[in-house]
Amino acid sequence: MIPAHSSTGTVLDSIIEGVIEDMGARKATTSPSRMQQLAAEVSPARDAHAALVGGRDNPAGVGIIAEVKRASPSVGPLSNIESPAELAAQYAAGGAAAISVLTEQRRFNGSLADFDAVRARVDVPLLRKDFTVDEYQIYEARAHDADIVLLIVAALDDAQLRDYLALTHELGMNALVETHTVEEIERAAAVEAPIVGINVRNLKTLEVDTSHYGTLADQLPDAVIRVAESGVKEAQDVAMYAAQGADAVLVGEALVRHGEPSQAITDFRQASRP
Ligand SMILES: O=C(O)c1ccccc1NCC(=O)[C@H](O)[C@H](O)COP(=O)(O)O
Repeated sequence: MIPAHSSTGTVLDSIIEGVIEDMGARKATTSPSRMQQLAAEVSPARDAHAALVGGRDNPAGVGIIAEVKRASPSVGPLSNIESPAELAAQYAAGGAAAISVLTEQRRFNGSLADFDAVRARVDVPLLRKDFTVDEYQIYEARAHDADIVLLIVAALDDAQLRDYLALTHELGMNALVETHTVEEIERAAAVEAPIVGINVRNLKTLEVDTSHYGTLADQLPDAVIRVAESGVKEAQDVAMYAAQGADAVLVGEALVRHGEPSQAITDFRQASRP
């Protein structure tokens, strides 16, 4: 793995540089037009919006988006996940509303092969978790039968955000539009993103502050599905995000390090009940 901090720019900048380089190699193997054809051949996406909506009032607790995360720039290797499919099956058994699979290779040690293995095993909505900076990745996600893509507002200009969200919807998928600041929430609102996350991890500094969700949540438009992302260590953290109005909570490290991820998800949901 490449060290977290590049000599120039932010961590996010350096991750994106690698993403663009790796995507160039994939485009050389599967052209953009071929990828569009492949995306059109896949059966319709699962309804992630329905799976996540109303989590804040759900008597069974908030939706958990459980992440298959092998490594991270902030921590390095997290868990020797021998079978992403088996881990995902445990997530689904615990009642995960959706599953996120990291496909970025250089910093997260993820892959589309991990994604495919999970897809073959579970039928819950799947998030292809990567750093989307090109429409090719959106077609590619659909071609691999993804239901959700990640659009990080900080990584996109306004035109890209609008166009990539529209393309995601055209392909029948949903987007998790990720924000970290008031300005980014305003940009997500301007394109009428239906699912908006607040990541409490600052992707430019890697600082994690779980109080950040509560600080910004009031700025989210009423109608959106609200996702609190990152920083969960225990059930109390999920309960806190739920009390602050989150419909869903995205959890990575705490689940991949947990000996019984299925039970952990059950406990997280129970702790968050209204
Ligand atoms: O996790 C990181 O270190 C990281 C660094 C730079 C960009 C993105 C990063 N992670 C993506 C995520 O935000 C998390 O995988 C996700 O929200 C789950 O977070 P956690 O539960 O804290 O593992």
